[in-house]
Amino acid sequence: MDETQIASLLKSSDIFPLPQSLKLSYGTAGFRGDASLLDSTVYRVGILSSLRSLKLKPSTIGLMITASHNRVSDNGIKVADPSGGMLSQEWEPFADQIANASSPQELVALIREFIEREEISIGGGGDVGEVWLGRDTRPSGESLLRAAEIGVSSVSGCVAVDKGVLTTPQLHWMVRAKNKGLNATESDYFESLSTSFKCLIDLIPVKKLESSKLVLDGANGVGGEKMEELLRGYLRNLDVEVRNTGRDGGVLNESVGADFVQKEKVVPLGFGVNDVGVRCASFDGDADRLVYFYVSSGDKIELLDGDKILSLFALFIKEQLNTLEGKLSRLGVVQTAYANGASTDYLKGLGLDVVFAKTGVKHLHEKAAEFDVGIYFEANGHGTILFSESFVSLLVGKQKDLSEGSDEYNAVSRLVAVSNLINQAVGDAISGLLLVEVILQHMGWSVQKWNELYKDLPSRQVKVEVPDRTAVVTTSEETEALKPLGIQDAINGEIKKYKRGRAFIRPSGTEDVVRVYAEASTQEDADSLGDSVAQLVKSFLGSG
Ligand SMILES: CC(=O)N[C@H]1[C@@H](OP(=O)(O)O)O[C@H](CO)[C@@H](O)[C@@H]1O
Ligand SMILES: [Mg+2]
Repeated sequence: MDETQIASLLKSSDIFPLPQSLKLSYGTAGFRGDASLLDSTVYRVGILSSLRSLKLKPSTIGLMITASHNRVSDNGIKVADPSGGMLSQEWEPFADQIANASSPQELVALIREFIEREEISIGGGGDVGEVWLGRDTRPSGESLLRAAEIGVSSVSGCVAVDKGVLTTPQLHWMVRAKNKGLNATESDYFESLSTSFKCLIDLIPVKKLESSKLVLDGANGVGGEKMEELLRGYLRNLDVEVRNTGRDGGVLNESVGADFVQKEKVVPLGFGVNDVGVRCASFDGDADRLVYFYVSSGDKIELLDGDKILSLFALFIKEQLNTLEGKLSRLGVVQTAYANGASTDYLKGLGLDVVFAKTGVKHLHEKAAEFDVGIYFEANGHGTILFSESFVSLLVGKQKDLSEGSDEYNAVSRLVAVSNLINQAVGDAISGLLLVEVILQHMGWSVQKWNELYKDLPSRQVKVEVPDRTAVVTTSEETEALKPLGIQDAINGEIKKYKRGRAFIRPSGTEDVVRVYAEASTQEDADSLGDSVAQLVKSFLGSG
């Protein structure tokens, strides 16, 4: 790193001092916090993205400004690697270090040490690093994006490209496509999704169901807007009514959206008794999560969460794979400790290979990539289906040899179309919704019929505010607490009191809370187990 580069970094970092008492961690899904405190963080992650692009050159890195399901006054930033997946976990400690550096001098020293260790060469002449920036609809997004641009371009030879307002999965998709040398604009994304969706519709053998309207809750965020764009420009015949678009004064994620619906299990704003029985879906604030529901009565809903979506996808994929001659592939599904116990029983009953990962899609993605076809979902609705490149090539080769219209040809064509429809980079509410819709039509199922695949065990989630959530340390599966000492024995004591009782605690990686999950054979029991474990958290850690 030469003197001019050092001077440039010192100068730009002076504009973005670290707010006092801010302690940041890259967490489950990037840095998050109150938007007014994040300029320096975003600027520094801009620098990191440039270094990542230089390290892996020639490659484009993505940088998304969003705080997903968090409140509107929060914001955050996460990095997409050239594959379109999450930033390699090996770089997270460096992200934490630079985000917390207390002075420009410390920041430069850390960068200097890191680029030497990683053997990154800066300033080779010409523009060699490229970072694509996207943001959700949060009002703070635009100024934070400017800070990110300054960070990116303060590394010599790197350019920032503002891609505007996007869903998180759109940016990941575009980054992946760009690095594969494919067309990578937003309209290419819409084109790819709509073409493969239409192909799957055409492959439905017998139309068993009159397609009925779907009502979508857009969480007053970017997802509703983009869904409308897709419907207007590419899928005119798809009957979807979008509510909570953010245009009618509604607030992002406030009593709306996938996180609210999944955690509270009540109707989002804008939905009610007139919608009883109608198929409805909710996106989260940056449209990487999808859940379905229908109103049963009053404000009560029947929730079809990520586990149910996973089960539907697994059934459909398995049906296609079974139609192929010979055993060509390994199909696996990945869940977390938050998966409803009934869903795991159901998936195992289908004879599927079920594996568990830690919370956070980066962990699930990694495990799913070990299969030829790996389906992963968090209960909250974040998930996708990964197809290995070799399996897709095998399918494409097979398609050429088979006679058009045969059962096997159709099954192969469906699998190829799914691999194009479903986002291979990251969970994507829009592409997930399209796949659910097509599978329901293929099966001839209503949302109620789909819901009957299995009955969820009653569960309860509680957030507990404590003075220091890092005092909770769990095992790698996150199902047992190692610290504070004694708390796990106390939790086990509570669990024992309930039929089919299961409960665990872990510190959230996106909010300043300890999360409690409880499951039991009745709702009263799940609530009571959740409450007593929350009480234990308070008595061991104190109230926040
Ligand atoms: C219980 C739960 O829903 N946790 C969510 C939440 O993480 P926490 O670390 O639990 O705050 O946000 C993550 C990012 O969206 C998501 O991956 C994860 O599943
Ligand atoms: Mg999200």
